[in-house]
Amino acid sequence: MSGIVVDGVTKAFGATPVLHGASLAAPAGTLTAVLGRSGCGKTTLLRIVAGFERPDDGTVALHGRPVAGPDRALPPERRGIGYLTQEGSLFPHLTVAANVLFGLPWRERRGGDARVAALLESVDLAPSLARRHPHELSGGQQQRVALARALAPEPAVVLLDEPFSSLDAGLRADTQRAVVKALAAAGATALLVTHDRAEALALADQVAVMRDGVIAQVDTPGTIYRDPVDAGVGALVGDAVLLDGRGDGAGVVTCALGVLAVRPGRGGHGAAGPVRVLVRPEQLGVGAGGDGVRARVRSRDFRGPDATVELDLGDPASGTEVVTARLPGDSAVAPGDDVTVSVRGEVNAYPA
Ligand SMILES: Nc1ncnc2c1ncn2[C@@H]1O[C@H](COP(=O)(O)OP(=O)(O)OP(=O)(O)O)[C@@H](O)[C@H]1O
Repeated sequence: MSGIVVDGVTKAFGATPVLHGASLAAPAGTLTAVLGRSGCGKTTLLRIVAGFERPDDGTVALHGRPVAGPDRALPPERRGIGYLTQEGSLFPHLTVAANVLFGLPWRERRGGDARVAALLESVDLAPSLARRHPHELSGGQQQRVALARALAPEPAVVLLDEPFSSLDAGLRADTQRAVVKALAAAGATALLVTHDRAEALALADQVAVMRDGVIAQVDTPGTIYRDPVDAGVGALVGDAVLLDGRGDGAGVVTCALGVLAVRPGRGGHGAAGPVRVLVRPEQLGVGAGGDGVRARVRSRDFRGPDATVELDLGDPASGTEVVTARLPGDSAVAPGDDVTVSVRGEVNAYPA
């Protein structure tokens, strides 16, 4: 059953159109990441699902119940949602316990110590933190308290707007893990808005790529990375080498990286004529000789476990194409080296 169904939603602010018929179905009890560049309309979509904004057209249903449409606008407090923002927005003058219980009816707040302890544990926080104030917590702990507060009324739907973006890398991974675990334990249907593709791929059951006010593709992280509907989605969900090429109509393309096999799937396996070829940097292998096209190493960026290497393909005298490879950090290549580049596995190609 679908937990959240957004169908053909449009929204303009004054003369500025933001959503152009966005549609999305999030299965009940799963986490869907809405991934897109800044300003593409992610937050607007989330606020429409929450009921903070009304769509100009289209509908929203939560667990089978229509909540927004041309003749319907259920107020946010009656939608059974929890909302978590980037800042968490805890009340600074209240203790953790009072913050967590804030959204509950009075009769449920009294004697709520056990409830607070259980909610804190659900987000991997020690119940002893209940007496602290927000300023006595780390940013990650504050976000977990904010999630515990959002989960307290047992919402069927939880909406998360960039909840990890203000956390440093060390806190982020632990907080992400705790949040995903708590959402799964609560059985909530969740939408996570993010512009961080690694976060979307790592945390979500499905990723919805938003572009120019529409959802361009919804798929599992593995599928959307391997089999994006077009080169733009492919470049949004991961680093991509994009090259012009020519398809033979039978699953083979020729481009600056050589003659390559095209993955069957959405990408233009059978495309004939001009195509845009998408290769992932980790598919590129660099050697001192052997099979592959000739290239010269332009630069090398060491990152510890891996290194990003820029390569000039082809003959420098007749113009080159620059591609970026991701190699193991201990690869012995240096700027100026002459190498050969080969491609592992199949690539995607899209009619140009
Ligand atoms: N209340 C509003 N009034 C006018 N314009 C708005 C309003 N809310 C959003 N916008 C505009 O709508 C567009 C989309 O904004 P939105 O916040 O939905 O994007 P986003 O994808 O969430 O971006 P970000 O990742 O930067 O938060 C932006 O151009 C923004 O300026």
